[in-house]
Amino acid sequence: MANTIIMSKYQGLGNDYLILDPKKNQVQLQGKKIALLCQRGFGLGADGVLYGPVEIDGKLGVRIFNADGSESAISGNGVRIFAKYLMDNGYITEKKFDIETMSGTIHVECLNSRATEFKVNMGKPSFISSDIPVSGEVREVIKENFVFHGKEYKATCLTVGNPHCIIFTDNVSAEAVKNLGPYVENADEFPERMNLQICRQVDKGNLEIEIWERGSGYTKASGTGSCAAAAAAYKLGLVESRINVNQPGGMIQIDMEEDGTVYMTGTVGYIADISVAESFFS
Ligand SMILES: N[C@H](CCC[C@H](N)C(=O)O)C(=O)O
Repeated sequence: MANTIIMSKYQGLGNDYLILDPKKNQVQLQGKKIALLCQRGFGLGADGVLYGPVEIDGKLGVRIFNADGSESAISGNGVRIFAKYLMDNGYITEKKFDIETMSGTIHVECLNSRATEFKVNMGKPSFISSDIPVSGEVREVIKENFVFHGKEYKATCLTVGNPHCIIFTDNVSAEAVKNLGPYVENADEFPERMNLQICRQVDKGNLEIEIWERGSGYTKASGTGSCAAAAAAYKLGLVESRINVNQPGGMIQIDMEEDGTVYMTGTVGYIADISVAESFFS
C-alpha cells in the first residue's frame, strides 16, 4: 500500500478528536485538509484534530484545531484526550504532568490505572470583555442584553482560554442550541467568534447544557463549555463549588476553588488507530 499516515481517534463524552502525531508521521497539517479529515462523508468524521506532541515554549504541547480548520488555544476534552494519548504511547509515565497549549500550561492528573479519567487544572476564568473578547467598553459581561437573530437574550460571557457565551434558560434542547448557535458564534460583538452553551440549573449541584462550538457546531460535550457554564452559574450564585455539568455525551465534574481556579474531571476513551490516505496531507 502507498505510504499511509497513522492517526488515532479518541473521544471525550462523545466529543471526538483525531490525533496526528508528527513523531510518527512526517506530514504537515493544513487548515482545509483538517476540515476534510473531520467531515463524516468525505473524511473520517471528528469534532477536531489534535496535532502533537509538539514543542510549545520549549516544552511538550499540543495544537488544537476545530472541524472547520480553525485553531483554538484550548479544548477541555482535547487536553484530557491528549493526556491519555501521551500515556498510551509511552511519552509520559507519571500520573501528574503538564501539557503546553496556546492558552498556556495545563496541569493534568490521571485518576485511574486504565488512564480513562483525568482531573485538569483549567486555570482562572475571566469575565472581562477585553479578555474574552467582547466588543464595547471594558466591563464584566454578566447577564448583559444581546440581540441574536432578532431576539433579545441575557448572556454571561467569559474566557477559560477560549471564548464562551452562557445563556440560562429552561428550554435546553439540541434544537434550541442548533437554531441559536450560528448567530451567537458569528455575532458582530464577538471579534474572535464564540462558543455557546445554553444552560439550565437543575439544582445547587447540577447544570444541564447543550453546546454549539465555535468552528465545530453542535457537539455532544465540551470541556471548556462545562467549565464556562459552571463558572458563570457560580458567579451568579446559582450553584455550590462542586458542579456536575450534564450534557448529551455524559457528565463532567467541575470544582471551583477559593482562588478562582477551575478544575475539570472527566473520562476519555480510545477508539482506534486509523491508516489514512496520504492525499489528505498533500
Ligand atoms: N471549539 C472550541 C474548542 C474546543 C472546545 C471543546 N471541544 C472542549 O472540549 O473544550 C473553540 O474554538 O474555542
